[in-house]
Amino acid sequence: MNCLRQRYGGNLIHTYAGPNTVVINPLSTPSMYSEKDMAPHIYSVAQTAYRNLLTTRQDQSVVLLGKSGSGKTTNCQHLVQYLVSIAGSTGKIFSAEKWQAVYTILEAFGNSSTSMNSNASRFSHVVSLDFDQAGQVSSASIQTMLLEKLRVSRRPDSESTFNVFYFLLAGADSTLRTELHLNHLAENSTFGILPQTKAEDKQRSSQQFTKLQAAMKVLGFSSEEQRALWLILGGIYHLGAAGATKAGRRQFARHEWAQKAAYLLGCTLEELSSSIFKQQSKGLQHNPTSSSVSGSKVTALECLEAMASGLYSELFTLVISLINRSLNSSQHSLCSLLIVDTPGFQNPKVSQLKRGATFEELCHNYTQERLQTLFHERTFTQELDRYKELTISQTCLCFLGNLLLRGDRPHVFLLGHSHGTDWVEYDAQGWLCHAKHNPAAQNAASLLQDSQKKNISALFMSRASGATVLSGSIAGLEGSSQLALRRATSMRKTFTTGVAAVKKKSLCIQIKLQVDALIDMVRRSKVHFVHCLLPKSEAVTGASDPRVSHGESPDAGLMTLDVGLLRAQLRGSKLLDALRIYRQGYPDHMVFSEFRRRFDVLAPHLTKKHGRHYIVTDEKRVSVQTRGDAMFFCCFFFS
Ligand SMILES: Nc1ncnc2c1ncn2[C@@H]1O[C@H](COP(=O)(O)OP(=O)(O)OP(=O)(O)O)[C@@H](O)[C@H]1O
Repeated sequence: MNCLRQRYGGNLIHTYAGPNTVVINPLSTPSMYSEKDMAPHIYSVAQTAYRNLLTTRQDQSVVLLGKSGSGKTTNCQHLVQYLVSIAGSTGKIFSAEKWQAVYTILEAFGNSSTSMNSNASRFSHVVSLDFDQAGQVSSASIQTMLLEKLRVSRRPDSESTFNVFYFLLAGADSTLRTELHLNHLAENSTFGILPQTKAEDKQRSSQQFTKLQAAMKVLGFSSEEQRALWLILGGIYHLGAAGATKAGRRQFARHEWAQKAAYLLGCTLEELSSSIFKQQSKGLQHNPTSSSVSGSKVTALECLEAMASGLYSELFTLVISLINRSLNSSQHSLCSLLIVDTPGFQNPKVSQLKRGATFEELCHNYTQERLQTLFHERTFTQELDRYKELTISQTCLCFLGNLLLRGDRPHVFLLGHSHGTDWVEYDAQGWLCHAKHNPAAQNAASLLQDSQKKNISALFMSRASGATVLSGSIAGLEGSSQLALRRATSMRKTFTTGVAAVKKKSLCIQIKLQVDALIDMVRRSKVHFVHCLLPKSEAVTGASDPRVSHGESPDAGLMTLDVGLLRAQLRGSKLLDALRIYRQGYPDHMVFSEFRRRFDVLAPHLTKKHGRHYIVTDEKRVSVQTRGDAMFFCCFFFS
């Protein structure tokens, strides 16, 4: 704690904790990203992973852990930028400008303002960089999952929808405005998508819209493709303005707005209305098991929300596909480096809110928990097993599991995340209804494929094969390179085996499978963990303007650190236990075959002498003689 406080006070936000790296959000814009070889630094994490990749030819991953607003996405961007700049790319197909453009687009379509972070990621993503024999990036792609698509129509009070809606409403020029029928905006929106009121917010959003258009150009989105995206966003906006009846027959509340939505999406009002309210999946009309059975219980508003989230999910998948089109190449690659960034731990209490946490927040917390479990597996379980083999004495480490408590009100329960250091109160009211399968969400895809607007239908027809999206949840599986195909196959396998094959339609199983697929992908690689920490809760509540308080004087950060909050995060991450265990054994080690591969060039006569005895099939049974020679290698190497 003392070490972290001292360093933070001295503007040193990075600290090593054994093989792991800790980064405390500086809440300012430090000028430490101009140098290339600072340690400890986020760049040195990238350097280590890259060096390991080159020397072992094994896949590497960097996993970022921490609370919402602690700086995961910012560090992820620094990692990618650094790797691309040091490794270079085959034929110079990747540039820093391209990656900047990727993040501009991802932040527009996948981020929004929440109670914990004014620009919070609302989806999980993996950046996959594939490297060739020479260590250059030969292909790249992004896989996304767990998009919080319902946010487009419903979210907690005081939170906003996806950034891109505000950018479009503020930044569209007069031609686009007329085309999207945005000259007269609705006074009400069932989805709460309303233009910003403050002039400075509007100006910022308008600038962001220009930046977004420029980014799309950099990544080769054609003007027709961009137009298709704006039409769908416009359609969703007008659906919100149309609203739905509260009682009686399920239908639109304001038909004139629904008419505009239908026009923008390229269908008739009747087609739109039946896709939303009829409660039958298109193409399944004759199927007696179609979900119309539960239709009577579903409200018109739920149907409308399902359509809006279905449309947004399709749109998001398309955007990822277009991004990957400009990053992918079929050049031969040997191994990959994955960078995993997911929304951080959410707890409304940290932002001093009275409401309980939502189902979507539970999903993000679940993903963080699973990544933390991976950290434990790698840091404790595997290490302790190794220590046992080496007969190194260990102090017993006891871990608490997650704790679940029933709340004092109906529908409320408490979960003690991060080993009981972060208690989150969940309000489960309406969750069952929300988890119900609604055919309107599925109909969104067919509505776009059958659109009369050629630019929309062309884009979605070519993606109808399902090659780019898995069960409507994991996007970005395209790519013809061997490594891209391997990734896609591994993810598909998760969705088609065991209970997955049977219960694929259940929302909760879907979420679990997406996280399973993410963890499976990472598990095969050597993982490097970066723990991002929040320095104080005002950073998320916005009670003060934290961005100016740190760095003014060397002591300013030291004074303003919230020690209790930092201590809870350290305890929750088990970093101190990890350090203790790290000190008990041999922290840096390599298996014999790897050792030999790297160093036998120093003593080729030994390789000759032992011949095939040097091919070790069981690492634990390396002969005494061979071990002796290994010692010889060591002496030779270090002398
Ligand atoms: N190393 C850093 N340098 C400068 N600013 C930072 C750094 N880390 C975080 N920040 C600032 O902190 C804020 C939150 O960071 P970021 O969005 O990366 O958090 P996050 O952990 O990804 O949050 P979420 O999980 O909600 O997506 C941003 O405004 C960002 O500019």
